[in-house]
Amino acid sequence: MAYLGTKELEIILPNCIDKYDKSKIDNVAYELALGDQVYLTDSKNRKKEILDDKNSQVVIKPGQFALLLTDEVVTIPKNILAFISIKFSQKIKGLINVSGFHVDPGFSGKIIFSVYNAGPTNITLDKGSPYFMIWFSELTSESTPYAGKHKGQNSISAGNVNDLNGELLSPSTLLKRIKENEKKLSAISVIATILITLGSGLSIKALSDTSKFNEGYNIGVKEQSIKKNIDSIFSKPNVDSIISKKIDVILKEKNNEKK
Ligand SMILES: O=c1ccn([C@H]2C[C@H](O)[C@@H](COP(=O)(O)OP(=O)(O)OP(=O)(O)O)O2)c(=O)[nH]1
Repeated sequence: MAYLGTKELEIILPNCIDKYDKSKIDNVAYELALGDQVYLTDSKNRKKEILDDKNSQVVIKPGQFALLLTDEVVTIPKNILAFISIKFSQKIKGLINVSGFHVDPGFSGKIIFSVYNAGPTNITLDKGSPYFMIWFSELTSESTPYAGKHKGQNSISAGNVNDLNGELLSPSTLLKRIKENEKKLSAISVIATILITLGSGLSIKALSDTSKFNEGYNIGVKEQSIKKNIDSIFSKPNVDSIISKKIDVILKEKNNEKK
């Protein structure tokens, strides 16, 4: 098994790449471009995006997963095994090729790359730009041609999209949620501080009111007992009777004196 060099690539690739362009041979690799279909896991409507002249860019946010379809249909001869990868210029930003790295002998179709943005910033890709590479390696003998489920693939299927359904919590989404919760917590702690301050103020007032009440109550009780004593002194029946008796005695004496 030997990797094909530039000369061999120029010979076999016109039959292997539908939109063959000699200028896309990069040393011993051939550059593949981003086609017209992508699927982003943070897509709101859970549908793939169609790229065209008006909508020709895709933005993969940090922590997001995406499916990218190549522009070219690749047809691999039975005596060739091909290897695929993402170009270093995108890898250096943090774009990782999660999917497989080979194309089987006898495969024909567009390649779907499943990628993950492990970098700290958005990665923007343009339709038609070369982000992928493919190398060709000659086998020592012909292989049984590939006849699996990806044979003839030329789009991102509903099945591909469904396989990726479900909330993907990227590190940036988690960080956002943590920050939101921190904000909520600090608002709650401000409210709690205000309530505690108000509560303790009210408690202090209630305590002082209680002691004033007790003081007032005691004064009232004392006043009442003094009043009762005075009343009891002045309401004693013997005081009146003694006084009236004295008055009677004095009047009688006065009358006797007159007689
Ligand atoms: O990232 C990749 C890797 C592979 N392929 C294509 C080329 C390859 O020849 C074919 C099958 O690859 P593989 O055998 O790894 O996939 P599978 O899901 O196991 O398919 P199958 O059950 O048909 O073997 O899919 C892609 O489109 N993208």
